[in-house]
Amino acid sequence: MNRGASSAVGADVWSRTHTHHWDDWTLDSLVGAKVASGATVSLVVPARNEAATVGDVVTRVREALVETVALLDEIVVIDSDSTDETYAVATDAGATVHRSAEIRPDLGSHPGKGEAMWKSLFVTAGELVVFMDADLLDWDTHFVPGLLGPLLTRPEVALVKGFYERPGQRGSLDGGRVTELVARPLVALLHPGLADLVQPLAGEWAVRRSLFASLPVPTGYAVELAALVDTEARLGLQAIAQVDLGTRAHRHQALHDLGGMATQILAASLARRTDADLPLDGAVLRQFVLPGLVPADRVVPTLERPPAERYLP
Ligand SMILES: O=c1ccn([C@@H]2O[C@H](COP(=O)(O)OP(=O)(O)O)[C@@H](O)[C@H]2O)c(=O)[nH]1
Ligand SMILES: O=C(O)[C@@H](COP(=O)(O)O)O[C@H]1O[C@H](CO)[C@@H](O)[C@H](O)[C@H]1O
Repeated sequence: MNRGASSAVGADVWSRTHTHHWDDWTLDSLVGAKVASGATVSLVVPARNEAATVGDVVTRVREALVETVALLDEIVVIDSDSTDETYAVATDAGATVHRSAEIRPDLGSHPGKGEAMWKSLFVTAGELVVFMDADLLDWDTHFVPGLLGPLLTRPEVALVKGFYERPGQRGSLDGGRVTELVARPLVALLHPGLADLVQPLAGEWAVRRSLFASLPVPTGYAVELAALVDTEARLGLQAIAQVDLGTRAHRHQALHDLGGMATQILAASLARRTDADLPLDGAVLRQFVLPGLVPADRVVPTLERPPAERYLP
């Protein structure tokens, strides 16, 4: 097990001192650390049209980490404007399910993954919050204790990213198109301290509630990169760790849809590092579709929610 320095850590040593493997801890030792610390833990699954997979995710985690051992105190699915049976499937699997738009309606409602995760803070209670995507195909329940390991054993760590091999059509790192073509270049140019994060966009991550509630949150797909950038700026690299979770496969979006994701990630990154005059609410992304390479404008929300703590008791 790595034992990182508690003082500020430079990017040159960060990977060596802040990279773990999920089996660095036994499940029993983590349950013991949780009990000793008195910490409570929420698993949040943002889900939009994931009826095909959300039931498997919830059922397996519930059986392993709520019923067999008490590592999790709650499993909450945030139904993010689904038009399929996500709500019913997640409920039948044993999750507490909330529709994003119905959480704190006084604060309005916006589309997006980050919006769902921001809203989750109003309907969860855990001091530690674990996020997992709902579209997982190749994964296992050890993802959750793996992500909690650094938070339960290293007081200086406040945000933990999972990483994994991402089997795709052409080999183990053939996943993560936006990671390889957008996030890593942005890190190289604007956020070099984060260069040793293997999966900066991973949807499997964990965070201390107090930190996440203090951060502005992009309502779309930039939520993951923004949290890393803001945490490094606020607390330094010593507050960030990463855990090798093995292998993860998920449902892949169409390339044009990832164009919207990339736009959101670029907007959030540039807003944090440049004085570029960026659109606050949304950008118009012009793509060209077949047949005929006809222009098709996609309105990409770039709105950010202010820190949730402003609205929490
Ligand atoms: O508006 C949205 C878009 C996505 N998601 C969820 O966020 C996770 C990651 O989204 P997606 O699978 O679309 O991204 P990818 O994994 O393809 O990068 C999944 O559980 C989605 O159901 C969501 O809750 N609201
Ligand atoms: O890594 C990526 O480039 C994107 C898209 O992955 P694929 O190219 O469809 O394997 O997926 C990541 O970004 C999403 C938004 O932050 C996260 O929700 C995913 O978990 C993450 O894998």
